[in-house]
Amino acid sequence: MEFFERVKKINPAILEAKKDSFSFRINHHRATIDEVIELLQKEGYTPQKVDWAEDVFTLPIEYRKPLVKTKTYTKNLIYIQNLSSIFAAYSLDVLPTDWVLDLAAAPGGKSLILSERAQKVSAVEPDKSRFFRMKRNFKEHGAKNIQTYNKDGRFIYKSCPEWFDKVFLDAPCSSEAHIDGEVTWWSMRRVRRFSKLQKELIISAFESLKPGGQMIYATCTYAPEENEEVIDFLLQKKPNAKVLPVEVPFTNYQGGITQWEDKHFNKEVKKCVRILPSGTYSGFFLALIKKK
Ligand SMILES: C[S@@+](CC[C@H](N)C(=O)[O-])C[C@H]1O[C@@H](n2cnc3c(N)ncnc32)[C@H](O)[C@@H]1O
Repeated sequence: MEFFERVKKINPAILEAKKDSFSFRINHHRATIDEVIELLQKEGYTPQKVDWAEDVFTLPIEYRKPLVKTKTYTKNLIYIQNLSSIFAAYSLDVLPTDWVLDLAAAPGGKSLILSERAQKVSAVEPDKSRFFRMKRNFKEHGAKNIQTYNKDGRFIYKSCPEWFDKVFLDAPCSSEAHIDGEVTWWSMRRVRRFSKLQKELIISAFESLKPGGQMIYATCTYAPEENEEVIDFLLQKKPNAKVLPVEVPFTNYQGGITQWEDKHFNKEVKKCVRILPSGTYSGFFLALIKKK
């Protein structure tokens, strides 16, 4: 099958990965780290802290079902989220005075992280039902500094040019990292359709960013057409865009690739990070971009 052949070419280890644990982070809008850990210990859990963040923990996968029945979870004191997603959001250096745009935001997991660090967050989501689910999510988790917009991210830059200190674009993608076993919905046509949308979104994200600001482009897919090719497109269109290196505190990742089939990308894309699935980490791609 074409999908597996393509992924093997990027890195054969991707197809051998096994998920053995899951992760969650503390919801700082509702509780402190100590309060949550004490409560969880009383409820019979001993979560392991990850070594790159004070407020991110893992548990073996079999604890996921019982954990969602605990008070800690039902009172929204924690947020279950994949380590790769958390790492991507933590890679944006958000300051307490920052106004952050989350351009493709539902269900809102990354906006919640950004809202704990920024002065305010503007979260954009065009899909009506996902938009209302996201609003509920923000309310339940006590985030009061997020404004929500039921809009198409491709056009946001027109009403908000150079408004935001930081931008996060967790782009809609072909979600190859979530293909588990049988491939039913993958096609090259779908990959190309997302690539086109992502190119429009990354331009909108970049245009919305203040000069001197930084943004993250991320996907949960492996396809170079949706990753390196999108970054290469931005570099071609916007000479004031620069890819910055990301410090990665774990080993299951590789830099961006500069050649795919007959395409050659700008060498700068080597600074992008493709997280390889392993243990608690799902497959993910991220690029940190600065606007000069
Ligand atoms: C990968 S998900 C975002 C996940 C989210 N950042 C989180 O951490 O919870 C991508 C989102 O982009 C939305 N989307 C699709 N087309 C879009 C567009 N044109 N503009 C903005 N968002 C779009 C999808 O509906 C989906 O909710």
